[in-house]
Amino acid sequence: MTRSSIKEYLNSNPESVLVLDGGQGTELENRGIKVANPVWSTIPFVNESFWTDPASKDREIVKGMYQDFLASGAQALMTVTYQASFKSVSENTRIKTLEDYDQLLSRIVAFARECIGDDKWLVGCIGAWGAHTCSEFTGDYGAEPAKIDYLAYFRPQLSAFNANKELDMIGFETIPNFNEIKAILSWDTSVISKPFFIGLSVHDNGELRDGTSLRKIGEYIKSLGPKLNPNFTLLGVNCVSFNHSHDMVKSLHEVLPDLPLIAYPNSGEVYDTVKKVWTSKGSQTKTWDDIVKKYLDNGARIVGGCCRTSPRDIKEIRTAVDNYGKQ
Ligand SMILES: [Zn+2]
Repeated sequence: MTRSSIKEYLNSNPESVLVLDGGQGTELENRGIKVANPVWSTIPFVNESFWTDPASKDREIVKGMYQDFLASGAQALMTVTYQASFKSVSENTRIKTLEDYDQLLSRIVAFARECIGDDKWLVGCIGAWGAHTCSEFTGDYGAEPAKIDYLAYFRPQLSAFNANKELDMIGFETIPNFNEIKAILSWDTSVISKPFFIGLSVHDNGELRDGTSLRKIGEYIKSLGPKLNPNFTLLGVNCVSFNHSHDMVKSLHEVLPDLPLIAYPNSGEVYDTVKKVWTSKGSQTKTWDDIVKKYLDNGARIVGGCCRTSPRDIKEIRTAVDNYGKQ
């Protein structure tokens, strides 16, 4: 079976909810890949042995991760390209030219497609500008965030993803700064030519990491009216606190009741940025069953997990979506 366009699917099946995979970076780390480096989870693909060594252990690990997410019921899966901007890759790896960079991305996408098969949706994942300065959880983009050239930063990755037929959607993830949101939403179909979503990085208090209210972001989107890129398909939150995420979805739904939403929080653990470890402090006080129900009551159309969520979490999400979603 060949898949339909994800946007058309969402439009023509207004009651259905899709299950996304879990946090690829932390899941690969759990399975033994050392991701502590500037390109994070993209590192295994940068090593030529991934592509040339038939016995590559990393290949088996990535394949195993996708298989387990699929077995848990994921229908849409993401490429492992969160920290794979041209800037991050060219400054920190042996890959220096645009040509080699394009080859890296097309190899990663082709490999993911091979792992998941033709009937699942594949999302090309793009981390926030702040991912390369480790500020996606603070939103601190320096003194003049409006002057940052976001397009120059994103363009190489976007162009490669736009041109790749294996990708069904582009996901901007963990976006913490309002200026960055405005920039992304100012780009027309010549810059983003595929369906895309924006996952916001939101503080536990319900504000974007830079302090902007979700209401203000919603009002801004409404004010764009017909100027909005028609490929803008979903807005939502990712890598936010598990326990607070349903309130964020609710706030977005209140201001944008007709926009499909996406939600994939982290596991509820907290990242200690000093010790660089995840701690169980503040873990889940609710279950996936509780929060998925709340997401669905508030306009969520794609639900999954972000950092530290595993195939087990995706299975629980799948069960909850099957219970509460209308088929
Ligand atoms: Zn995450």
